[in-house]
Amino acid sequence: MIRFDGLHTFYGDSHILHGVSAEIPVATAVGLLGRNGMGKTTLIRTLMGYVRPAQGRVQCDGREVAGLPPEKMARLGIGYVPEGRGIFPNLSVRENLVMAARPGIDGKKAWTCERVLATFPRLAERLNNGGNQLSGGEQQMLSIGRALMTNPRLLILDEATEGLAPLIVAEIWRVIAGIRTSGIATLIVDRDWRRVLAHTDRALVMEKGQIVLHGASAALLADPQALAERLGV
Ligand SMILES: Nc1ncnc2c1ncn2[C@@H]1O[C@H](COP(=O)(O)OP(=O)(O)OP(=O)(O)O)[C@@H](O)[C@H]1O
Repeated sequence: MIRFDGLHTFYGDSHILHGVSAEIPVATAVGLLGRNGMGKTTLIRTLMGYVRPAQGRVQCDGREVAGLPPEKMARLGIGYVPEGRGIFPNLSVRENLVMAARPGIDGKKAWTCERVLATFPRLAERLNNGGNQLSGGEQQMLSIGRALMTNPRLLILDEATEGLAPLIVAEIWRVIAGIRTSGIATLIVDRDWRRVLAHTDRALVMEKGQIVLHGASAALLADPQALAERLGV
């Protein structure tokens, strides 16, 4: 569905991505692993059009999309849950969800407000609360809910469980598993590499702006030694 090839991205003079290539096939869950500062978020920001690559290609369904702005990428069916959440603090839970609503690229509205609330019962209890009145976990759920309301074909989750209590973390992984079985492709960044591998089909490991290891998640999980070296665990 999305393929990127030879991506080089800079922040000013800092060369961050050094020729990154990979693909996310339709309905496939892909994990993106790597220590802090290795370029995972920069890769996502490059794919989403927040940063323009200096070199390289991004293709969506075979069409060149590198450099398209984030709203155009969203229209192609890519939902993004950024690190740090990105909800509207002054709008209620309901307003946050309704504002994001959009049919999918196939014209269908598989994800509705009702379905998001059934998925996250905690949000149903907070429907009229402002975004700024939610706990960190609820804000994260709302952020995922907003992305689902766009009926994406690919959902990108960057550190969706960071800083949350274990019970909430477990709840979010349960939802991620449900999203996977519903046929939405995912690109998942999370510090918990075991859970990332357990919830994905394939995984990419980044080091210093390059993909240094990739393979089937089950195979990486079965032989964690190579991974441990790359991740420093
Ligand atoms: N806006 C920016 N301007 C300049 N340098 C940046 C900017 N954002 C990130 N960097 C640098 O780019 C490198 C890659 O950062 P990035 O956030 O992509 O890494 P990451 O693998 O996602 O790590 P983390 O888990 O810490 O977010 C780091 O050295 C970081 O300091």
